[in-house]
Amino acid sequence: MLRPIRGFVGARIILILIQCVFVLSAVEVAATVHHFTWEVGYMFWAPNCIENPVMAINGRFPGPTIRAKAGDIIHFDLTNKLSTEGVVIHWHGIRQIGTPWADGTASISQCAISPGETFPYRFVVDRPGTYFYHGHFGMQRSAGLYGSLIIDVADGLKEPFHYNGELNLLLSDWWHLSVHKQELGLSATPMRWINEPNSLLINGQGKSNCSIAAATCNFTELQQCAPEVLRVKPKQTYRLRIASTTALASLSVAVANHKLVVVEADGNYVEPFEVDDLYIHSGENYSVLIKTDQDPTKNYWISAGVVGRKNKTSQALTILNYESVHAGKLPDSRPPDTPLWNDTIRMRSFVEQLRGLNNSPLPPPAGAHRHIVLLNTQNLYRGQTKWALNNVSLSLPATPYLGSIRYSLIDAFDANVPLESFPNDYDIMAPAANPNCTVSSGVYWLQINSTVDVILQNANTMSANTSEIHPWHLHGHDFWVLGYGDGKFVDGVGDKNFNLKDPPLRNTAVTFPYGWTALRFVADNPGVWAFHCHIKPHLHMGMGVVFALGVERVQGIPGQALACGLTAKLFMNTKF
Ligand SMILES: O=C1O[C@H]([C@@H](O)CO)C(O)=C1O
Repeated sequence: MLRPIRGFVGARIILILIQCVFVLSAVEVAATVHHFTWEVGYMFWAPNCIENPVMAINGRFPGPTIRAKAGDIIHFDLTNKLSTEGVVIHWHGIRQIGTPWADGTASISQCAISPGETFPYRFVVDRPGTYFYHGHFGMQRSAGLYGSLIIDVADGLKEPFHYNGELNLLLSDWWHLSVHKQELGLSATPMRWINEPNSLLINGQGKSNCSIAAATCNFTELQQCAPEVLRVKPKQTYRLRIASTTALASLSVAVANHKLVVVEADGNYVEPFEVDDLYIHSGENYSVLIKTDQDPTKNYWISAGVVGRKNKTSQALTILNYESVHAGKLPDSRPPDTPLWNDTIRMRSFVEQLRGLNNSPLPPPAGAHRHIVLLNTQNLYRGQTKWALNNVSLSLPATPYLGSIRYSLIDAFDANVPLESFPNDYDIMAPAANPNCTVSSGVYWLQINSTVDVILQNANTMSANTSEIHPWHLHGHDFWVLGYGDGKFVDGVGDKNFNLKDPPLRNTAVTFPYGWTALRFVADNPGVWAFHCHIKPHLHMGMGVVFALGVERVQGIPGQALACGLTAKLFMNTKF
């Protein structure tokens, strides 16, 4: 008779214990919520010692560095204090799983925030890594709207490598020509190109005469442009987090006398490999480890120089300062030389060394449901210079896609679906016989959870014997980089060499002149996502496409994201 009662009591005790464990673990895993109140406005600032208007966040350029742990929730209330421009901020590398409306892409995920208004960005940073944030409206990134976003591993977890300290390098390029003049010039007929940057900046600072006459470069003065000194202790391992938010420049980064061991690319761990210098293109992020094992009575140059385009800009320099040495003591050797700007073979061999770390997720091996080939060409549209994919140059609509697709407002954008390939006889090695393209806001519709292969096919520009580098960035997803090739991609040949064994996962990958790059991703994040060249003027000239998938599943779009164009009309009488 007692047995069932004992059993019942025992079960109750076990239940209470389970509940306790559950409550405890719930407390342990409860995500931290970080609240940030940000104001974006212009200020006068002299990033390269010459004063210009700069976009700042809470009066700071670059914007504040955000630091959180994987799994944390971030709340940004972003108030637009620009008197006459809209603004948005994109959290580059954060996939926005379940929150596509927080991706911060004007005309795609949300309406630009009007002057005086506040937008609530709320999202989870689900994965550790080195990221950054930046403006994604017009040319605002080039005006200085950016900062670092660093996500540490969740409590109780460890990185797969060891280091004693961290240094942060946020790289950018800087023009004296105002972004408004840049933007107007790019849309003018004929186009006025922005030309090469006046300076390269490390953490927003780029004293311009350092590399010309290094001996005159004072590293200890308090100037807005004085390079930030990076102080280290000898005989330690440091993690350098390097992110490039350049508008145009591809860069080579080196630390004199020190080897770099690459361990992370775009928030994904890679099989470590050692290099003398690191190639980094716009939109890319890396972590490298360095050992401070050199003569501790000296300082060493850290340099970033332009590659990929004919170099007309001085290197950005700063100092790796061994702590017992005066920060102002200049290194007694020259800064590392930037590799030849057009050594594509060396540049490609760098990215080909990137391999996913053991146990990284692998691409579905069975092949893709969808195979999209995107030929990128430089074109003309009514005399304006454009960039196009399969002869279509992207023009963003007045009503952001996420809202218009979610609420079936099909008149909000071009119903024509863009092409999935280009004519077989197109000669990628020469300027197009007919340079004219069309302009469209059409989208690529992807089946939710389908596997998509994209071949990025590079080609000649409108000038003979010229083909340029383009770093392509995907929003909302990472992709596997399956391979690179020269010339035209041939179906059944190029794919024979796809790396399905250990391809790196990332969100930005480069196409080399006259070559192709093959990517695979699983379209599993409902939303509308941009996929575009991260070179700011190129996106402005139409070099991007838009992917839409599973939008009917999207929940919780804040009213402010819909308060423009046709969605505003639809909700005119609705209380948000
Ligand atoms: O889009 C571009 O335009 C110029 C040049 O092709 C025409 O001036 C250039 O270098 C680009 O990258």
